[in-house]
Amino acid sequence: MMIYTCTLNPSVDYVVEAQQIELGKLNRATKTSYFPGGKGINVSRVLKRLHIHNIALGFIGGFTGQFIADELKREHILTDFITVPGQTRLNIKLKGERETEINGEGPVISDKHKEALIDKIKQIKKGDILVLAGSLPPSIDDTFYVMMMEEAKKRKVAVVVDTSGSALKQAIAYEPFLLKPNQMELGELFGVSIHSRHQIIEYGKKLIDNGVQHVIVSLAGDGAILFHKDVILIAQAPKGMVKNSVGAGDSMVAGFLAAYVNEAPLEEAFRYSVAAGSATAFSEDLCTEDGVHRLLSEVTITRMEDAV
Ligand SMILES: Nc1ncnc2c1ncn2[C@@H]1O[C@H](COP(=O)(O)OP(=O)(O)OP(=O)(O)O)[C@@H](O)[C@H]1O
Ligand SMILES: O=P(O)(O)OC[C@@]1(O)O[C@H](CO)[C@@H](O)[C@@H]1O
Repeated sequence: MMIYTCTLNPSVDYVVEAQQIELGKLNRATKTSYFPGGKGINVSRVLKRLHIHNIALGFIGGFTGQFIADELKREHILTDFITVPGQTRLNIKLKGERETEINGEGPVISDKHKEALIDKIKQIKKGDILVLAGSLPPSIDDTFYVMMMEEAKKRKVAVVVDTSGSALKQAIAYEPFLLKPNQMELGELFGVSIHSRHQIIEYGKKLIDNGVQHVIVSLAGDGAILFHKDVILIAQAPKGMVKNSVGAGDSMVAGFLAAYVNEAPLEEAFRYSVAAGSATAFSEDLCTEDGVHRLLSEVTITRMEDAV
C-alpha cells in the first residue's frame, strides 16, 4: 500500500515575523523562514515524520520549485513531480499580532503537463490512497480534480480531499474516504454560513448521508468533529501557545492517515489527528512525532450519542 499526495499548486511558505505590521510603512522583520509548502506537500512531510512512506506528486517550477524538491529530498521524502516552466508560488505568512496570509497564484500549466499528471494518477493501484490537497493554479479548472477522482475510482483507490470551493463540492459525488473541511469550507459546501455547533453537526451528517466515509470538520483552537456512519466524535484541542498554525489542517489529515494505515481504532486515529494538528500549531514548522505523542493525552474526545 502506498500513499500519494498530489499538490497541483505547491508553494514556498515565506514566514515573516514582525513586532508590528503597518500597511503603507516600512516594516522590519524580526525573523524570517522558508518552508516547502502546499497542502499535499505538508501532508507528505508529516506522514514521513510519522514513518509512513508516501510519494508527493504535483507541479513544480523555477528556483522555488527546486527549493521544494531539495528540501523534500533532504527529508528523504519520495517525490515524482512534473517540472513546468514558470515559478512555483511564494506564499507570504505574516506573523504580527495576528496571522495574515498572501498566497500567490502559481504558474501556468500546459495541457501536456496536465496529461502527464493524469498518467501518473493512472499508475496508482487498488488499495493505495490518494490525497488531493490545496487550490488549483489559475490555468487549471475544477474539472481536473474530477478527472483525477474518476481515475482513482476506476482503480478503487481511496481518495482524501482537502480543498475548497467548487472542487470540494464536486468531490462529494465520488464518496471520498476522507474530507477535512474547516467550519467555513463546510458552510461553503452548502451555501450557508455556519455559526453554531448544531449547524456543524447538521451539515457534517449530510456529507455522510451523501456517501462520504469520514468527515473531519476542523475548528482551529476549538478542536474538531469527526463524522462516520456509526459515530460522531467531538474533540477538544489541547491548550498551548500558537507559534505557526500554517499546515495544522494538513497535519490532521496526515495524523489520521498514519493511524489508519497502522490499523488504529477510529477514536484513536481521530485523537492522533487532532494531536498532530495542535502539535503543528504549537511549532514553527510542521509537527514532529514527539510533539504529537506529547499531546495525545491532552486531547479529550466525547461521543455524540445520536449517531448518523
Ligand atoms: N489555536 C490552536 N490551539 C490548539 N490547536 C489548534 C489551534 N489551531 C489549530 N489547532 C489544531 O489544528 C487543527 C486544524 O486547525 P484548523 O481548523 O485551523 O485547520 P485549517 O483551517 O485547515 O488550517 P490550515 O489551512 O492552516 O492548515 C484543529 O482541529 C486543532 O486540532
Ligand atoms: O492556496 P492553497 O493551495 O489553498 O493553500 C496553500 C497553503 O496556504 O496551504 C498550506 C497550509 O495548509 C500552506 O503550506 C500553503 O501556503
